[in-house]
Amino acid sequence: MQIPVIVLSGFLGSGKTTLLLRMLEEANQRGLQPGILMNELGKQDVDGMILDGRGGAAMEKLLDGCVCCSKKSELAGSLVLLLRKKPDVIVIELTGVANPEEIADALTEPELIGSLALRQIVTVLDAEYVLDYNSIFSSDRQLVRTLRRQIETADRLIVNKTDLVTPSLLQKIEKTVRKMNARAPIAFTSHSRAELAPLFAGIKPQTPAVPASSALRYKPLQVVSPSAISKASSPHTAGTEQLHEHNRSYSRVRTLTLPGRLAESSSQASVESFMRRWKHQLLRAKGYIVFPRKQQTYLMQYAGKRTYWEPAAYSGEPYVVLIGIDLDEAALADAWNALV
Ligand SMILES: Nc1nc2c(ncn2[C@@H]2O[C@H](COP(=O)(O)OP(=O)(O)OP(=O)(O)O)[C@@H](O)[C@H]2O)c(=O)[nH]1
Repeated sequence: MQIPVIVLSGFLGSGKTTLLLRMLEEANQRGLQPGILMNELGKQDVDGMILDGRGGAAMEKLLDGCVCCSKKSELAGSLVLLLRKKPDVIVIELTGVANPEEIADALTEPELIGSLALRQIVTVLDAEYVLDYNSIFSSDRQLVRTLRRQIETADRLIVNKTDLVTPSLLQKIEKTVRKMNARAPIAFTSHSRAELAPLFAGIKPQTPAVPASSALRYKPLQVVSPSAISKASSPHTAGTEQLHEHNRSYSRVRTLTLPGRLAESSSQASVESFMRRWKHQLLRAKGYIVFPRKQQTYLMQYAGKRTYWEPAAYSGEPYVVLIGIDLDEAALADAWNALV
């Protein structure tokens, strides 16, 4: 029996976790028991906490690295653990800098190939920034290439955050994305409100999942067969050279974890001003922040140069994870310490 796997890819902050939450609701309505594999670049697991608070899905977490590179060897083990929990479908949420084709490759490892069938790679795009990636990251060719591969290898594309852009920009995005991927259906969404039925169609509770051969009907890009693994030219296979290049690109993406309990004098405005000040280095920031005067913990998310706040029930030690390319960690920590 092969369990279908849905891979969620997309740049940092594009709306993957928001989509995952919707997928959990959909799975719940269909009586399906989902298994989630979360991969986060930071040591702290903000997305996992958000999910923990919203549903009882079986979950495995791979923190502090990307399953494409430093955590690749742990991916199979985590999936095996997840399989023991007998999910009807597995959703893997990748880090924003992961190349999904590497996951397709990893699913073909001997301990997994008979148990899992790649069903779809879904890539979520941030409508506000997707056309700017080439210029924003011009100094990091490998990151630009990874972001391009996220689009090219997707079976389904979701252009999210449409509420933040004009209809004419959406047309431009569609034209550009179509040149990179002519096959995947494109959905335009706000807050990842996508039609999810096609993702779950045919998946039944406790019944044999779609075998690899018919899964191909859903996904134009195929699970790599063992014989294809050796062919570096396969679209889903990363040859040693490609992997090496990706590793180099990943190594420039850094995370920094800082305390989230702020000083009396600090406010949401001071945090937002910190984010503005460091916007050229920061790709993303998230974490739990406590303002002593408010006696309330907030989930803070900085994505696409915007800062979002919402009250949170988190009761652990507050912290913030900063993610960026070539972070000046000492300078950032110093500046943050002024708020703590
Ligand atoms: N305005 C707006 N905000 C959105 C939309 N979708 C998601 N967000 C917000 O954007 C932030 C990032 O969304 P996530 O779903 O966490 O993004 P992600 O891709 O999982 O982020 P990473 O885990 O860092 O890769 C959150 O604060 C969301 O509430 C949208 O369509 N419009």
